Amino acid sequence: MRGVDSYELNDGNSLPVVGFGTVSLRGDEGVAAMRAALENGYRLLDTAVNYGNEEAVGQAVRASSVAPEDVRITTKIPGRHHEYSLAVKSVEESLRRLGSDCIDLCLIHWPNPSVGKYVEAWRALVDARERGLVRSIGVSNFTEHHLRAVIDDSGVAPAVNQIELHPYFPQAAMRRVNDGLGIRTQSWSPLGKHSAPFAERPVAEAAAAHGATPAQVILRWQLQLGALPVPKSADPQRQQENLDLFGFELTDAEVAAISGLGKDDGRLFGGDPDVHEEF
Ligand SMILES: NC(=O)C1=CN([C@@H]2O[C@H](COP(=O)(O)OP(=O)(O)OC[C@H]3O[C@@H](n4cnc5c(N)ncnc54)[C@H](OP(=O)(O)O)[C@@H]3O)[C@@H](O)[C@H]2O)C=CC1
Ligand SMILES: O=C(O)C(=O)[C@@H](O)[C@H](O)C(=O)CO
Repeated sequence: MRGVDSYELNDGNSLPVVGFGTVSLRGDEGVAAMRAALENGYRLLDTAVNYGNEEAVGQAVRASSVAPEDVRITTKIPGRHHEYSLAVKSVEESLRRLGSDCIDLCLIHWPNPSVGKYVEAWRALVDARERGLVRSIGVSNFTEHHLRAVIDDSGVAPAVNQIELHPYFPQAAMRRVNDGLGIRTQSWSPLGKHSAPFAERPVAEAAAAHGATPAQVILRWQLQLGALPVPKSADPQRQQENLDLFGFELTDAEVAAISGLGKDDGRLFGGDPDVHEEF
């Protein structure tokens, strides 16, 4: 596998094996950071309505030297837009803010149990894809019962399920569920955000053994699990570091030792999709 490689999705489209997270990248500084990311080689930008930066994402793509058709953009529908008509409008508004005529990948951001309308939002996404507004459709923070509900209702499996996945929360069971349903797992907060396990022994030892940084080891672990990480960095050097993952390979024992850091309460902020609400 190399940086330019892509995963094929269950709808025949493809996505680069590493993406770029954009949460908190806003305004001129955000545009500059995202433009640097594109020029450093990223070809997938991960945004959301709730990040408040879709306009900035569009600006970064247009300002960069990379051809827009070579860049994939993911956005996400928030919980307050799950009703069918609001979900359709959400997609249309995202297109306007991005300055695009088609979204590469649109996800339902969280299932939002108190809203109880994620199946409606999914129908809206299926229809938006038929109208050519979206190329690929997927979900985020879905557990098995959410996935089965949308598949049973529509007959369409999400192309992607973007879930919390880092060494303290390796998500073995959800990865198996996604694999079994032909859904590509993407990893959010792949480095562990503010709780990055850089100093943990299995990470530090693998970094020393391979002449890599702890961040590279964690992202390489993500790739060897078959997940697609979307690390965020505002810093051009760290952006390059996070994409330079293809000159070494972790042994099976190293992968297992890093997965062994997982804890039952390893979630970063307790974001259990059956309970957590984000509107
Ligand atoms: N679907 C969902 O519900 C969610 C999706 N996401 C998506 O996932 C993306 C990534 O997750 P995020 O929460 O941002 O966390 P990450 O795990 O990507 O970590 C980002 C943090 O790590 C630092 N960092 C990045 N690279 C390195 C490095 N090589 N060495 C040391 N520190 C580093 C960054 O600082 P600096 O910028 O200074 O480099 C930043 O503080 C988000 O941006 C968003 O797109 C996130 C949360 C939930
Ligand atoms: O960043 C995202 O996509 C989120 O869903 C966040 O809001 C995340 O849930 C979070 O950081 C909550 O504190």
